[in-house]
Amino acid sequence: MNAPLTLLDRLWSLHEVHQGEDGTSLLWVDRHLVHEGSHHAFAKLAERGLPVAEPGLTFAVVDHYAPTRRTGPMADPAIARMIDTLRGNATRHGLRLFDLEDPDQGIVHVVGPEQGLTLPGLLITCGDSHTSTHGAFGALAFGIGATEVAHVLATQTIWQRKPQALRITVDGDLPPGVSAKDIALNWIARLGADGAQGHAVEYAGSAVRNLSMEGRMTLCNLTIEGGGRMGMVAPDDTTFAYMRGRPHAPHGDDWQRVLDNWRNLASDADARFDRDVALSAEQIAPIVTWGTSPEQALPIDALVPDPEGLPPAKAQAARAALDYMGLVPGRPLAGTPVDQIFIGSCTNGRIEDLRAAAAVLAGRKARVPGLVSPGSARVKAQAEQEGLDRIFVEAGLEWVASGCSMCVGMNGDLVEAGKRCASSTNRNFRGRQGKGARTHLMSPAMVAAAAVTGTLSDVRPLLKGRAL
Ligand SMILES: CC(C)[C@H](C(=O)O)[C@@H](O)C(=O)O
Ligand code: SF4
Repeated sequence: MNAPLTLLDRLWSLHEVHQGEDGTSLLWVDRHLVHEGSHHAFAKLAERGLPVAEPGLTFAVVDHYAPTRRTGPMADPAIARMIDTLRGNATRHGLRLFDLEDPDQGIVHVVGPEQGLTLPGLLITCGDSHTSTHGAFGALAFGIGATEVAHVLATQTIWQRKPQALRITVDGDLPPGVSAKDIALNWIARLGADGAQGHAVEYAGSAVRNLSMEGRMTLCNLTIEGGGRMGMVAPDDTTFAYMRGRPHAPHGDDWQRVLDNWRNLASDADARFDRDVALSAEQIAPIVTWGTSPEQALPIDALVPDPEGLPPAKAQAARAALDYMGLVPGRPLAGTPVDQIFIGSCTNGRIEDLRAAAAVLAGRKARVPGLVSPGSARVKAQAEQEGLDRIFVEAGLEWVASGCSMCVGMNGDLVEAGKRCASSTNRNFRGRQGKGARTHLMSPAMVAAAAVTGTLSDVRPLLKGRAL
């Protein structure tokens, strides 16, 4: 009898080319995604006169610096230069580039799955921490640093130490108004921002099986914010239905053949995980962050925490975070006025996220300004076909082109110092959305609720009587 295997074991052995004496593995990379930030790696390659080993497996995307207003010349020459550098490198090495005006452009972690570049069983790397997103398809996907990007470009392989396996099982039915974002922030709040350090997280349980691919991507995306190296969900019929017919997905006879292989990509029932965590979906409430780390999150009906009541190790960080965020301990989180909102990013900028926000905003006005940036040009087109753009615009929000935008502000979409932003993104670090900016992370529906009320608010009462 063979020892039972986890999904991680299976994916790892499918890609292991060689094992080093120190226990690290040399892994074959099936897809390598690059964005503007990969310029250091291309420069290293140029220094040594090396070609890209597998240009057909390397895909370049303009996202971090993509202006969200695409008309007229680019205002900032530094931004234009970053994009031009990527263009130059893509042309030099013969890479497929998803450029600004490409109908398939978007955030790298939205484009990969959408194009069928991300497939079950593949190993995917990108010089970007949220590469964990692609694990939602049962792929082995993780972010790598600049030196490693150069290594992958030159060899199409990567040295990695196999992580431990952590299974997070979420059983039960998610209540209305509660989404994958709430599951993720819930476990991160419980285990901590380094809670899953050194681990690959496999998400399991009925609540995960019932999530759409968009929801699973949100979960895997946020894995990194809980310290995990990668996130994954075993592929199933939901995965296959999403994948079918995508431009780079297998077609015809090939499709049938891969399906049989993909169905084996799961953990054995008796597989041993290094750690196991269980959550009950019914007990998860809409959650918002109050601090400057994703672990500093609480249900919307909670009070701003009092650092005095926290364990000493957390109290100091909480005090500093509350000071930065301008929040008073003991006051209700709900009702805190916000200055603006942002809906978008690789965490929650997909069609389903826009639908969830639009369901709250339809026929209502936003009390604060805000930006809605779809995760890709395809998501934008789909949303416009469904009339979601009109709902956002009629509410008073700005509907702009796709890119990382206000998630990180590299393209110039910034939150001003001292301003409070309700955001569907994944990082609330100091200055993340701009120097001195105050970020509250939450689901797209909760961001919409903040827009409608002008404060941090529970979305659930706003959903009463609405078709979801
Ligand atoms: C700029 C980029 C390398 C970075 C990342 O690695 O994640 C960014 O995408 C982020 O979300 O902070
Ligand atoms: S949308 Fe935000 S989190 Fe995602 S890749 Fe861009 S900057 Fe990083």
